[in-house]
Amino acid sequence: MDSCWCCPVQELYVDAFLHNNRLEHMVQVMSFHPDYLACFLKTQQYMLRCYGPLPYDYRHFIAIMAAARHQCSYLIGIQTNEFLLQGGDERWLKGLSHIPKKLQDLYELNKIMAHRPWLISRAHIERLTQGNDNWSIAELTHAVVLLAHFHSLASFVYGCGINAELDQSDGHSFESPGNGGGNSGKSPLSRSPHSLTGSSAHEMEGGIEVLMEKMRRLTEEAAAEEVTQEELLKRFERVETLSAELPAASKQAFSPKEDILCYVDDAEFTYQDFAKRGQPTELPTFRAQDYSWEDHGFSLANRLYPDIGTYLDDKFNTAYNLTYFTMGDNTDVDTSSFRRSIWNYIHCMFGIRHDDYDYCEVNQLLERNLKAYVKTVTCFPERVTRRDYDSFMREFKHSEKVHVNLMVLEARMQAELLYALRAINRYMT
Ligand SMILES: CC(C)C[C@H](N)C(=O)O
Repeated sequence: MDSCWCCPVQELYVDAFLHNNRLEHMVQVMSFHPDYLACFLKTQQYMLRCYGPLPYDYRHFIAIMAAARHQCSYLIGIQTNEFLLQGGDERWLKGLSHIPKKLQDLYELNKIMAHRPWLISRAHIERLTQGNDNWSIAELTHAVVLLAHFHSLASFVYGCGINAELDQSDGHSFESPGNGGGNSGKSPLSRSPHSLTGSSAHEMEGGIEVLMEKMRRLTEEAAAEEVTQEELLKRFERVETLSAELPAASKQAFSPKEDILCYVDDAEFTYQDFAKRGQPTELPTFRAQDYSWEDHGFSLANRLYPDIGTYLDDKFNTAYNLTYFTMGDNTDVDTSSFRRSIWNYIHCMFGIRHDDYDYCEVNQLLERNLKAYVKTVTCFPERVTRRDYDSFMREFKHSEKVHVNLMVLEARMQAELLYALRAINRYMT
């Protein structure tokens, strides 16, 4: 990798090693972006090993349950180790029917948050928090943060094609004949090519020059054009209808493997396209202005689980604002419109609308391959292939592709949390 071995990264590596007893591949990949990595490590350390109302074995088991929604054996493996190190009961690892009822009850929320968070209602929160030996609101907030963290982290792991750690079962193996690539041949990115987009003509869209020109033009036009609220709403609704149609998945290819199956219930419950959810006139839009992270989510999270709001806020802001003013080999570029369109596109897939934003920009700045990739990583991470990774933003550097994945991780996590926290808030008021 081309990041330099200077102090900040080295110090972060030492910290990560001391916390995790290993330097995970995922941490190494994140180190392309040291400012982000610093926030990530602090936050994860806090929610898993420091202050919080949930016992440690619960925290790691919730992580396992969350990662299993996307069949992410990489994260399941790491979290299983941690679970056992914390003295977790080995019987729980036999699967969902062997865990305490309290954790079983959380499964429905896990499932909905992972795939269709817009369905979370105050009734879900009520069911979990009432009765004997049930969830306290503080515990539930901790759980919700863990769930969102591990769902989104699974997106990152698949999106970057992170290989298994050497001590995991797929981690150290010989290359199979004819597989000349540098990884174990087991990682999702190295799976047989299954193209998102099919024709190679699409793969050649634009290029950096064209994209930069579009960004320049949009800035000029935006200054000149006055757009009404109704028109902005229409443009938002159009993003999804114009959005990348992903090919239907074959059931077999994506049904959970044997060792993961025990942590999965209702595997067929997956993401559903926003545009197909109801009548176009009554799309269940979530207006970011009505319940935003900055004005609502942040303070509620902090109140129910002290300091987590601050950690998350730092991490969201770092990911959202991260820039090196580069695009491939070009320097001094203002990339904010491009990055904003990626972030808002991710929110859009969850029905979250920022009503001061012109969604026209999403369709203009994000080429089809990029949209299809971002959509797959966000909604169906287990389906990403090496070919998908190679064919989006072809002229960009690996560090920039990882940068896009960080945005997916954070925007997705924020979207899940917004829905969950809004439901908690509704229950409490
Ligand atoms: C995702 C990338 C295009 C981001 C870009 N390299 C920047 O520094 O802002």
